[in-house]
Amino acid sequence: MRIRPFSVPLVAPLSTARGEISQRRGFLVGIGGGGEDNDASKAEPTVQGIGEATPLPGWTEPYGRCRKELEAFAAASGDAASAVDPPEAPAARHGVALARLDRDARTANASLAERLSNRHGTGAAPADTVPVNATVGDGSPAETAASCREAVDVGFDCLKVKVGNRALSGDLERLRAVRDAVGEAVTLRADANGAWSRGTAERAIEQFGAFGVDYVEQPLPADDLEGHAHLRSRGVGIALDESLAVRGDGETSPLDRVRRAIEAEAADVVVLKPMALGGPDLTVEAATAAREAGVEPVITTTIDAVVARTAAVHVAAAIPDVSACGLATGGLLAEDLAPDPAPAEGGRIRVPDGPGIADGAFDGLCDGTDGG
Ligand SMILES: O=C(O)CCC(=O)C1=CC=C[C@@H](O)[C@@H]1C(=O)O
Ligand SMILES: [Mg+2]
Repeated sequence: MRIRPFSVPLVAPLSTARGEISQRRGFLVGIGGGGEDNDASKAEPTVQGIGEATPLPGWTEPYGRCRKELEAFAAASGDAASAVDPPEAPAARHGVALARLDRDARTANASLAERLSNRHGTGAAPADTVPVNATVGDGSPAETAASCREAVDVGFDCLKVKVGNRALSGDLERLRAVRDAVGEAVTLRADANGAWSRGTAERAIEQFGAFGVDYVEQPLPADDLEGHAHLRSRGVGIALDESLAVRGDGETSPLDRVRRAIEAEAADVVVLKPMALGGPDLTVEAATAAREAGVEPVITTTIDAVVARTAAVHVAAAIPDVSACGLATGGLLAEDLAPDPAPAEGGRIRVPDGPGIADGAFDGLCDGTDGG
């Protein structure tokens, strides 16, 4: 198994209520033979698999813990990386689980989405394309409206706007400017990243309805499930994001956190981040459980590099008739690790045919041949 650290800058810092994201640092994970359908006894690994572990404070373990967990796993597992349980911390587990899924899907000549649907989802044939929303950070009313107008002009019909980073009056001005700029037909979502008190959240939801906001993501702090349940059925949907993150400190499993949110009737929508839940496999399982409970799953990246971002597209494709997902984040990066095999076009992303994540698109990035 090989680990390759990377760092990719954003074009401009993404300003959110939790602060700014200006770069993404993580690790590529490369593995060789072994696995369910691979013969690890062969001298040369028959098929490579690649994964990505890109930690994000607030959603996963910190960078240093991710590195330590990957290094410990590499020391214990060797190249086959099949006989050892994956790391527990979510981003580290995501890196290993994705590499294994990529390798096993490529060996079976199946796309990652097919593998995920058959092994972790409904078994339905995956979609060929998935709907995606544009992601717009905090800014002045004019800046926010202009970014939203530009997104609609290139084909997005669903916009997610960051809120909670200024007084509510300022966010109301921004949403009014957005609605004036894009018209009534475009779906509008807001993401407060847990910034509001219950009082502020109630006032926000009362007024967001006038702008036709479809749902507000994480209006309250992560642990306030009761408060989120209390905000529902007021004309604007409630989505949970940070409340579902495991954060890798030995808490409950990702599926348990999703189930707990559903049992608390705290969400109309669950925002599922494969990096935060510990892997594409666990995310499809969580999405399937949410659907069975009548809660809509939305898949988003954690502003990842191209390997994890493309894998997240396969996760969304494995969820039948999925709502618009937060996967069009490649454009937020100033640099990436490889050309994008799944660019956003017209508000949708075409799912790579595979096999695996994107067939040989990432070969050489972390297989030890070019020092990658
Ligand atoms: O959901 C999207 O449109 C893209 C992903 C996204 O918005 C986020 C990814 C990671 C951290 C946050 O800044 C943000 C979120 O809170 O959902
Ligand atoms: Mg969010």
